[in-house]
Amino acid sequence: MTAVSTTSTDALVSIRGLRTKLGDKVIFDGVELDIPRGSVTAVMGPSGTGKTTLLRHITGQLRPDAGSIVVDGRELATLDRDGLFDLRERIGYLFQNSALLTDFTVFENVAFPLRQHARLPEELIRNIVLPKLQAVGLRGAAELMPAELSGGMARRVALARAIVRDPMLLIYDEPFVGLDPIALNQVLKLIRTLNHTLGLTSIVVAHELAAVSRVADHIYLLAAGKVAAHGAPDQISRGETEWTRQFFGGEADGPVPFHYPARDYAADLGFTQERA
Ligand SMILES: Nc1ncnc2c1ncn2[C@@H]1O[C@H](COP(=O)(O)OP(=O)(O)OP(=O)(O)O)[C@@H](O)[C@H]1O
Repeated sequence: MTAVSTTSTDALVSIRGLRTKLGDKVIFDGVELDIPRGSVTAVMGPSGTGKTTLLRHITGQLRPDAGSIVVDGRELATLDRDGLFDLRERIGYLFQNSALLTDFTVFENVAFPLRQHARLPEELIRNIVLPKLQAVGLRGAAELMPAELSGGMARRVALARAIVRDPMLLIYDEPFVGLDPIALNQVLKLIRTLNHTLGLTSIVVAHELAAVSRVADHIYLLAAGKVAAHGAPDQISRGETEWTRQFFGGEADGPVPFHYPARDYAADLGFTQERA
């Protein structure tokens, strides 16, 4: 019997030696990261550290300068346009603004991705959409318009839409922003339940450690172009490095300086002659 490597099958996304420069700025300088299948993995980090850029790499929208990005066993650099299109079709997204179509009912918003790609019989669309609405607790709201929904309900409709085509990977970009505690609890519960019951793999980009700790199996903290820390929420929030202490302790100063780089203060105030 041939030995089978488990590395590629355990990780849905595997990133090695990722290097990316945007303009003059080095965003990634050797990032190594694995998103295990079936897990909820959170990506955190100071603003501007490259979380959105990382998502753009994983979805094949941005090619790195160096390094390897393997998604579901395929090296993205080897995929042509059709291959990348197929990959994106298997990824669901949930954005913080929910981005519902205001002139469509809840049902039609969730059905939208199905109608975009094929002419399916109405009965089939109903049989796909209603269970998704049921899963997020909003089957009874199918005929409401987005303007009639609370922020939390809108987020749940967006979630039903994100899973309507049974994605292999679900990406949540800032899913907790602007939710009241009840809606937040509902969304947190849903992320975990859906991940488990639908056999999904989820990536959550968020800043709220308390919320993230309740849904994530693992956290990656990105900082200064690298993975500054990685581990289970309780492990990482103990803050054993300078980065984790500043980020999770909410300290104003640390590796991320409070002051944006500036010229000499006294010179700026006109007290001294600035040296060339
Ligand atoms: N096309 C581009 N050209 C040059 N710099 C860019 C470009 N796109 C993004 N950047 C820079 O790359 C850095 C990373 O941006 P990114 O949006 O990935 O950060 P982020 O961690 O998602 O930030 P936030 O938490 O604020 O959303 C930022 O400093 C941004 O200004």
